[in-house]
Amino acid sequence: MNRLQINDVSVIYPGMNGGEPVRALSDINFTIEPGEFVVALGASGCGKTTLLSLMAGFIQPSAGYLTLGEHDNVEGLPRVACGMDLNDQITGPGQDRGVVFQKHALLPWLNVVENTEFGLKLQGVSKAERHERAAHFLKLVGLEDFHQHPVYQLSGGMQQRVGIARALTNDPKMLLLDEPLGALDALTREVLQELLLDVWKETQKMMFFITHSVEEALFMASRLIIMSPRPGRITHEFKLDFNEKFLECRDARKVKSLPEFIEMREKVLAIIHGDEQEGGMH
Ligand SMILES: Nc1ncnc2c1ncn2[C@@H]1O[C@H](COP(=O)(O)OP(=O)(O)OP(=O)(O)O)[C@@H](O)[C@H]1O
Repeated sequence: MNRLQINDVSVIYPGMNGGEPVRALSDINFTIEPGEFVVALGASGCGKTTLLSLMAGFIQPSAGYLTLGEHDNVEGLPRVACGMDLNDQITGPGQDRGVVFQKHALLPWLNVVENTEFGLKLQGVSKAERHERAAHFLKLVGLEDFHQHPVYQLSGGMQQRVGIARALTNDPKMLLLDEPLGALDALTREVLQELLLDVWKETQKMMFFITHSVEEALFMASRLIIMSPRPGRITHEFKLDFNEKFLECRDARKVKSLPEFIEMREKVLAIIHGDEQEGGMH
């Protein structure tokens, strides 16, 4: 089973306009286990997007390294001794990681199915296979009746469903989601939270999901990490099962009003507000 491992990773951005360099992440050690839904929460500027960009391979760490593969990185042993292939190391973007952003970046002149299969077309996948894979994932996100719709005619929530289907068509090992629901109205956001949990359950993908909403984080996560700024680091981790509770009872309001949910929400809010008062907010 695949896992993502982050080993002693730091990121320092060069200072802008002659300013001081920014230590965006400091000494991060972290593993995403097979099938985990990890949610990152934290004050603005604590390095959430930087962490996601490393996993996506959009940027490279200033120190340390990341791997995505089937073997454990045993501390102190060279990677080959752990059975790791050099190919396990993340050195750039790859088809084994699907990314979904807040802004869906769909191509407005293409319809739903063309957008969904666009990446496969670039890879030279045959038309029949492209259609089959796109149709499978469009059904999974509830868009089976919208294949031929121009994407610019769709609501924000439906466009984001296309973005999720598109990210899944390569059958990636993991999905990286940077505030994917942040621009949606409250009702649509709740519908898509449930949809994403269904996609997770159905596909068993590893998920890394960034949000600013404490309630969303608690509802979605099987593991919640809370990050603090200056320098960006992981300060708290919680194993949660509210997502499993929802998948059992299908009643999100019930889960979100459980006493243990409310208690956890207050605890997490206190941690984050503590960071903000220390000057973590930008
Ligand atoms: N390309 C860059 N060049 C210089 N500094 C950067 C760059 N990208 C991010 N930073 C800085 O690195 C720190 C971490 O930024 P990052 O965007 O990862 O945080 P974040 O937690 O995702 O923030 P937000 O919640 O506001 O999106 C911030 O201080 C930010 O200003």
